[in-house]
Amino acid sequence: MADFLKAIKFFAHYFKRFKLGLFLVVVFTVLSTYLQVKAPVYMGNSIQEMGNYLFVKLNPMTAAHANLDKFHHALLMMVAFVMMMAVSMLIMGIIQSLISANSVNDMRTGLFAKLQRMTIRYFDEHQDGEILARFTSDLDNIFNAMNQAIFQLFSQIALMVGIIIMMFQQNVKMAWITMASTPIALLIAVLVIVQAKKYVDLQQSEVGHLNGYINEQINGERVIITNGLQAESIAQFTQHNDKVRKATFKGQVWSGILFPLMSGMSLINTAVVIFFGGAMALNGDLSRATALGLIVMFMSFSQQYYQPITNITSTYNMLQLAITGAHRLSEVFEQIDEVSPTNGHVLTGIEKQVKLDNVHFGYQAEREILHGVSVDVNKGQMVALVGPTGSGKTTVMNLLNRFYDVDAGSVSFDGIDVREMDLKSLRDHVGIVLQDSVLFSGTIRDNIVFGKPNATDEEMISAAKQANIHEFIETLPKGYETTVDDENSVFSTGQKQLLSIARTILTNPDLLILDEATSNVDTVTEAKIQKAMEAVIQGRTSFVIAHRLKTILSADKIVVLKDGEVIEQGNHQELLAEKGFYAELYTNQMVFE
Ligand SMILES: Nc1ncnc2c1ncn2[C@@H]1O[C@H](COP(=O)(O)OP(=O)(O)OP(=O)(O)O)[C@@H](O)[C@H]1O
Repeated sequence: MADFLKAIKFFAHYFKRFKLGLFLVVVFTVLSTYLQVKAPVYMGNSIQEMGNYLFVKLNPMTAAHANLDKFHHALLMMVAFVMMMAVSMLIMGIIQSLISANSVNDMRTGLFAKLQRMTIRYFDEHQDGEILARFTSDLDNIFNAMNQAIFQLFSQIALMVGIIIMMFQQNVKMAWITMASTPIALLIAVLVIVQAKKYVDLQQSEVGHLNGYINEQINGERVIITNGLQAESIAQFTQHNDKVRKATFKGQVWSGILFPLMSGMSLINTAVVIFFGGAMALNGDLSRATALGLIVMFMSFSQQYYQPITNITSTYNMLQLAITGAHRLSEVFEQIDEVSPTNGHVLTGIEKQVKLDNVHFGYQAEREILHGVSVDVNKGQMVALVGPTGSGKTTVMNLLNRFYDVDAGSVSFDGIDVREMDLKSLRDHVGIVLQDSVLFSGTIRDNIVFGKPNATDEEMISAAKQANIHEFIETLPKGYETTVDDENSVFSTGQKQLLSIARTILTNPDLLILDEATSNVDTVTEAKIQKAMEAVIQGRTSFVIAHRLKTILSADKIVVLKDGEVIEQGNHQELLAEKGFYAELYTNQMVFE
């Protein structure tokens, strides 16, 4: 029920913009319903008039007075009503399609814009596939339901009400006879829907597991190939896939059963209507022509009467999927946005120092990761963060750029807490080179000028030269115009990081955060990265997460983190002299290199 209410709120929000369209849909729904339920009346009337005509015509006494005027009139009215109904439904269909396409478009745009406003926490806590599914299956389900079920739900309910009213207007007894089987039909519909829902829910959850498995296997393909585990991977896939097949089969059988069942019920009902109509004619309750007309009219009513029940029940799955989709999209929209303080301090540069003061932080409330970390760096100096894996180096970096907020203590630039700073100005002055550098689709040029689209060619090339990647780019046939997803120019991790360094150099940040690439870097590229890092760090306030201690020998300060605490601080010589954790780490690394 909560899902349902949330879905109503969600759709109401997106339909708000289409008030006129919705008003027209209501008008045309009422109109086409009226036309649809009135057409059988004229059908009945034309049969009745034909009957009357035949009785008069076949009687020699009255044959001369027989004429077909009334029959023609009734027939004409029937054709006119059916044609008007078709036109009205066509117009309604067009308006509905316009509303569906535009509102789904609004949802997609809104969703994407929402993602851009969201905190890093959301992206850290959700898998890419899960986020992507909001744009694909959830929006598709909503669109399909809007096109084929949501509007239809209203028009079908209107049709049912219209038919009931019309039937009682025409003949109360026949109306009760037509409706007598309703409780049985509803009971069957509810029973089938309950079963169908059970398996459709199961199908959705099994598809979720299957997608999760595929996602994981694609990400881990390297490990699978390395360990020769392809057969095992396929075997597990087959198990997941088989569960999906079974649930899909049962779901389809149960939801597919409804249509033939309801069609059968409708036919039986028509037979009952003919039987009772015939009985009324034979009993002499009604004239034969009237009874004949009534039978034809109620045959049509009977078929129409079952149409809404059949349509609503057979689109129930679609509605259910749309409700789930709306619920899942609402969940995204309810996520908190990244907040920038109103009238926050606009950072224009670093004058003195960047400081972490007694910072306590945990990603989850119950698990603190940093326990009172204090680090400061003076303008133009370089601080290196070292420590074992999981010690909290990346976490410190996340706090400097305000990806997350501290639980206690503070992060400040020239004494101003980052929480009081205008977020955009903070991010404008902080440059980050991530360990796993990201390249966006487009050319090498696009990727380097990403943060400064109006950069001149000279600026771009100068950045690439400082990042030690210019020579490599020149060896490519298309140089800076090479597209990064070109299969002939697959970039190594090191080359990607060099491009990323060039991108950062171009934005000329006041504070640089650099997470050194550790994996897949050959010694030549490693030397290039080191030179590029030196160039970018030169005279710039920087935090470097170093994995190779060689890189940071010249750092102004080395901060050793262990289990979320600073255990040593000083320059290389001082730390070696301390003969502590750093000295041991350094000696061990030098032995291996
Ligand atoms: N998004 C997150 N949500 C929850 N816990 C996290 C998250 N990111 C990191 N952690 C946890 O925080 C701790 C510190 O991780 P962090 O990435 O800062 O370490 P690190 O020193 O940078 O490690 P590495 O050298 O392996 O990159 C780890 O125990 C990790 O499990």
